[in-house]
Order: sequence, then structure tokens, then C-alpha cells
Amino acid sequence: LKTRLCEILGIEYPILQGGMAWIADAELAAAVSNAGGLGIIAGGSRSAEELRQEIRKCKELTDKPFGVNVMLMMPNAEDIIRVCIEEEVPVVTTGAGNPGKYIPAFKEKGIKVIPVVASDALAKRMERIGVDAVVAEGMEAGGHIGKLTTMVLIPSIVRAVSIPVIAAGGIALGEQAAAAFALGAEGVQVGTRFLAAKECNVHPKYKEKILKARFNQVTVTGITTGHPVRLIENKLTKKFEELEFSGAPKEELEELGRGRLRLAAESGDVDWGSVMAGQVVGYVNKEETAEEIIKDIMGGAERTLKNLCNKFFNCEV
Ligand SMILES: O=C(O)COc1ccc(-c2c[nH]c(CNC(=O)Nc3ncc(Sc4ccccn4)s3)n2)cc1
Repeated sequence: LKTRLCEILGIEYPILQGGMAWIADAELAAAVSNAGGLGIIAGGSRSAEELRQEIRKCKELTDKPFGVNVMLMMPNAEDIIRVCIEEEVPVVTTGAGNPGKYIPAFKEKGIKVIPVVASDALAKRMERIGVDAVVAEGMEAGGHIGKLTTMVLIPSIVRAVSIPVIAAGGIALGEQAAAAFALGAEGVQVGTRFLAAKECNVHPKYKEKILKARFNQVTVTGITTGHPVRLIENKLTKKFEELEFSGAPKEELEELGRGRLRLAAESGDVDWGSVMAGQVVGYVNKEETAEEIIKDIMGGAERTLKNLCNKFFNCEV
């Protein structure tokens, strides 16, 4: 199963691993890239120099393309971007903001840029300034989420631009990837399922929560603050919901949420940390290698699309 994205990024399968802050490091990214996808190192949770070391480590672990995810709202975003350019990172994905002013510097170095877009207006602006593809993330995703589901969001972004659209949010199985391709996506970005990869170095207690979580244990906090976050329910979410529905001021709620992802991902405090995860967490029940995950998703997507063709149109593929 090949799409334009494979040629543009030089990857075998049109599948990206989400550059999840505090979770995605060089080891996970290299394993995903070695298995034919695009591994992505989180830039949103490191100093510029720590990122430089992570990039160099990734280059030792794989000679395939890999990416760095830049969280544009981070205070050190410009330093992170400077290191990506100096280290000639093959691909940069960006989140939580408009990377417009950095595009010329990336393009001058031949660095591919793939922003997450929050609307078709932003998608059109990004295409006009020359980004290589866009990620459209549905609210099934873990972490900070938007308003629209993948099923609703993807066709609108596909119609808005002619560059490849990568679907994110609610994709962990081959059938879900096939559905994204049916909606017009030319790639998928997977987060939650790679959290449970053998090569993912998130704290074991976080990984255990992912493997045991059921669909009805995923909740969203912060809807009233305007910064909704999807995560697995625990003591923190119950405390947050109490405060939220007792009319606590927005600042108090935001303060409660600060630094909690690191607490869960690094220190393994899964009671009072933010155990961010997407709605698909109920399907993620065993630890597998990045290669097993990629082969399962891409193999499943191909099988699903071929079965649909045979079942509905009698074609013999
Ligand atoms: O028009 C504009 O300028 C605004 O543009 C945008 C606005 C929002 C977005 C956006 C929404 N979602 C995403 C990508 N998804 C995410 O970024 N999901 C996240 N989950 C947990 C996170 S934890 C964290 C780590 C470091 C700093 C802050 N938070 S980030 N980007 C993209 C562009």
C-alpha cells in the first residue's frame, strides 16, 4: 500500500508515529523508521541541547528518514527549530501553532515540514506557503484535542488542499487506517498504540495503564477551560472534574494540569499524573515491537481495502 507520502518522505509505509511529548525518544523513533514508517522524536519536552543528543542518537540507530515534533507554543520552540535545522533533521512535524515564519529556513535545508492543522483555513494557508503535507487530528486522539472527529474532519481537509493529508486520532487498527484512506487521507499518524511498543521508554506504570484501560475509562477534562485533554481516568481527573463542575477559576484548573504528563510518563505517578491516551486505548492490550505494530496496521489496511473491493464490486484483487 503506497501513497504520494511514501515518495515525499522516502518511507516504505504511509504511517507516522506521533511525536508525543515526554514519551517519544530516539529509540522509539528509530524502531518505527527501521520498520518502514516515519519515527518522530518529541521536541516538546526537551531543551535544545537534549534534543540535539536525541537526534544524533537516532542517526546512530537508523539510516532511514525520521522526524522531530516541534510544539510551537513552547517557550524554547525557536531553539528547538534551530537545532532541527543545524542537525539537518529529514522531517519536522509541528503542533499547537502556525509554523509559517519558519518554512523558508526549513525548505532551504530540504527539510520536509508537516504541520498539524486545526482547520481547513489553516490547511490552505500552510499549502500556500509550501508545506509538504498536513496532519489532521480528530478528537478521538489522546492529549490536547480539537472539536471534530476524524470521520468528519478528514474529508474537509482533503477537499481544502491538494497536498497529502495524514489522518490522526482514533487509528490503531488496520480497518481504521483503511477508513482513513477511504476518507481521502494518504497517510496515518498513530500515537496510543505506539505508546505500548516494546521500544517505547515511557514509565512501565504508564504502559501498564494503557494495556489495561477499557474504552469507558477514557475521559476528557478541561472542556470548560477551552483546552480539552483526553486521558485515562484516575485520581487527578476526578479531582479536576470536581473543581471544574464546582466552578473553580480557569487559572486554578490550568495550574492543576501543569506538568502532570511528565509526572505520569517519567515518574510513573499514574494516580496524580496525566495518563494521556486516545479512545483506541481499549484495543491496545499487549506490548508489541514497532515492526509488529506497523505490519499489523498496514497489512490490515491492505486486506480490508481488498476485501471491500471483492465484496462490493467483484473485483479480484
Ligand atoms: O491558527 C493557529 O495559529 C493555531 O494553529 C493550531 C492550533 C492548534 C493545533 C493543534 C491541535 N492539536 C495539535 C497537535 N496535537 C497536540 O499537540 N497534542 C498534544 N497532546 C498533549 C500535549 S502535552 C504538551 C506538551 C508540550 C506542550 C504542551 N502540551 S500536546 N496541534 C495546531 C495548529
